[in-house]
Amino acid sequence: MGQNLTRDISFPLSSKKRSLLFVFIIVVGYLVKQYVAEEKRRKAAQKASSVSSDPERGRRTKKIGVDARFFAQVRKLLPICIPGFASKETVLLISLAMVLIARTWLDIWFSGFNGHVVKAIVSRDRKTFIALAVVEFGFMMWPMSIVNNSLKLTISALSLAFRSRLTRHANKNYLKDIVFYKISNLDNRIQNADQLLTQDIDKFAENLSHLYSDFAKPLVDMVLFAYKLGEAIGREAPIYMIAYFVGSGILLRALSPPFGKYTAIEQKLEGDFRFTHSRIIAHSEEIAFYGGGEREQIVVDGSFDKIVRHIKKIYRLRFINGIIDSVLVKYCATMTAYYLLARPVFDPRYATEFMGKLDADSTKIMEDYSRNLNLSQAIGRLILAGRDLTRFAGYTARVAELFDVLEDVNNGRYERTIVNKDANEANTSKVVSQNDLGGKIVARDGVIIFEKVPIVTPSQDVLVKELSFKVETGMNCLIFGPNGCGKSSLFRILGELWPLFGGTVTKPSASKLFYVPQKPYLALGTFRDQVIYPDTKTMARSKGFDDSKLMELLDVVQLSNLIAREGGWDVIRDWADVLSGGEKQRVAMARLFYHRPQFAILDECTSAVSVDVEVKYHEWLLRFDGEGGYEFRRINEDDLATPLLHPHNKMGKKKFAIGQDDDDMGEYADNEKNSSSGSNISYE
Ligand SMILES: Nc1ncnc2c1ncn2[C@@H]1O[C@H](COP(=O)(O)OP(=O)(O)OP(=O)(O)O)[C@@H](O)[C@H]1O
Repeated sequence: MGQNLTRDISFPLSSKKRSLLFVFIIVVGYLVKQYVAEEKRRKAAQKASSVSSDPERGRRTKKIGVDARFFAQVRKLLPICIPGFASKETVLLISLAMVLIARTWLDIWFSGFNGHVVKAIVSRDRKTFIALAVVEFGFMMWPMSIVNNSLKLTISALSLAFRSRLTRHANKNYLKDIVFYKISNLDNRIQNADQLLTQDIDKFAENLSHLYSDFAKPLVDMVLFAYKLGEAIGREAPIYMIAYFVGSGILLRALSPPFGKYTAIEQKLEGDFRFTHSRIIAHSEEIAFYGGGEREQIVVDGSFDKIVRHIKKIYRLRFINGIIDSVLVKYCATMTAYYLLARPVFDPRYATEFMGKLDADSTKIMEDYSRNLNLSQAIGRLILAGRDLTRFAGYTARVAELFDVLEDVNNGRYERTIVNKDANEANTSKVVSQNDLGGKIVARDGVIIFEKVPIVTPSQDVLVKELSFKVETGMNCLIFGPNGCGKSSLFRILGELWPLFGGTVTKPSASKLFYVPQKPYLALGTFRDQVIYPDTKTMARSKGFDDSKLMELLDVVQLSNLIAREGGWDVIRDWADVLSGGEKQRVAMARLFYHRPQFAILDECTSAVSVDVEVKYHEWLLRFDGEGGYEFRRINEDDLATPLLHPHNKMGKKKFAIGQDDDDMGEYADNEKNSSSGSNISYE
């Protein structure tokens, strides 16, 4: 009988089946052809973009996939997610492993249980059926339900724990010193750091937590099922299954499009889209005045269209890829499983103690059958998890790049693409490291000295070859020159925002210099927080500034009415919206008086205040000609007569580096009083 059946499973093909097989081969051939065409299109598009006007042209497009680079990135990120053995994450991982084992144990129980239920039905044994289907199942549904939901809970908790670790680590490094400034102004490897710090880290953490269970569960299943199954259908049968899956896994990987890279591109496009919206929020008033809604819609829709086009392409590829995946992993695997299970039954040479014997227990056959299917499902899941790994590689590449750039910038290493003026030439990538920085900073109180300092922009444009001047406390100095000549750049070098490429800068420590910009920054928080920024309330108190002392500062800048108007010192508002341009600048002045620095750098900081500059308060002049030349000297009577230095001339932007002494505040107050009677004040 066995011999006859052996012949039965040699699957002789009828002509109808042969035609079906023929159609199947044609369909598979068509799908593979589609793949190849898509790949060709992708490569052609990549080639075209390398000579386009894209500022990123020429940047090395790094391959993103499950390769050595990916594993190196994961090795770097994992210690941040799991900082040590004695951590919350380890406890969660161990709990997850335990829940997964419990789940596999329940699966094994269930496959055996199912066999018993079927046997009870087939043998019309009502008593056993009730005992199983009502009593035993009624009891076991509780652990099954609890284990399933514990699995979900532990994975979510793990994802949140990873996210917290990564986010806190990134926030710390991003907001350390002025890394956040350097990342967007000096280094240009990362665009939209906000997207990376929020969305990408979240996605990476979520995928990582799932990946663990996606791999661990099938592995546990495989070990347990393969062992039990080996007993039933022969030791080599599970090995055949595993060999089949390894083979199909390798084939799948070779056929699969670069989904890792597509995921990284998708995230970048999402970041660009988000940026178009943040800009509208940040500049809503200006856009509204210009009536620029429709124009902005073109930009926003354009950015969104790019996402849609990209996602559609991914869906198309996933569809084709999914068909090949299911055929190879799911259905062919099931066929292999059927064959291996049937083999001992149909061919006595493979009969085991449980299967193949004529008197074998049918419940046992049922149990082993489900186990075999479970094994094939487990290995199938493992291969599909391997495919998800390519998507995970996309998130890993983005998060790893963020952390690399944060580390580099913290170590004083910047990388920047220098746009080639010739549109046909690729842009070059320039790396600036600490070794390129020949400049020296010397800390000394009461003086600012520039000795042969070149003013170089982050794009490596030299604005002034060598600048030398000296300003001491109390020596008010006006900096003057055409737009774009490098006045603000000088302040950026003084404030250590930009690197010092040469010469020596002697200056007090950063906390003794205070920069007052044209558009003052207003922080989230109370009105008090605005005046004492970046100090906290406790720090202000320790410096002797209680609310009445702060009120004195507001009196000086004529803002004391604001406290009553806005409802007190502790009201939290979006101050950037609530205050007028002039009020914001007055707040910035109050902030300056609160900090009492040795030097104040005033960058057209009173342009919106209803008073004007009086040059006579400045004795010194640093004047740039806009072509790399400059002069530094005392202001004379003739200068005051020139139209350029006339207080009402707004053509050349004017900035002041002034030494502040204790009387300055009183002087400001006096001048403010004067301003109401029509005369000018010392600050612009
Ligand atoms: N982050 C940056 N990266 C590259 N180049 C920059 C950067 N910031 C400024 N520059 C360039 O440096 C040059 C000098 O800019 P800077 O802001 O110092 O001008 P400025 O003299 O203060 O002009 P204005 O009077 O218009 O304010 C400009 O050509 C500008 O394009």
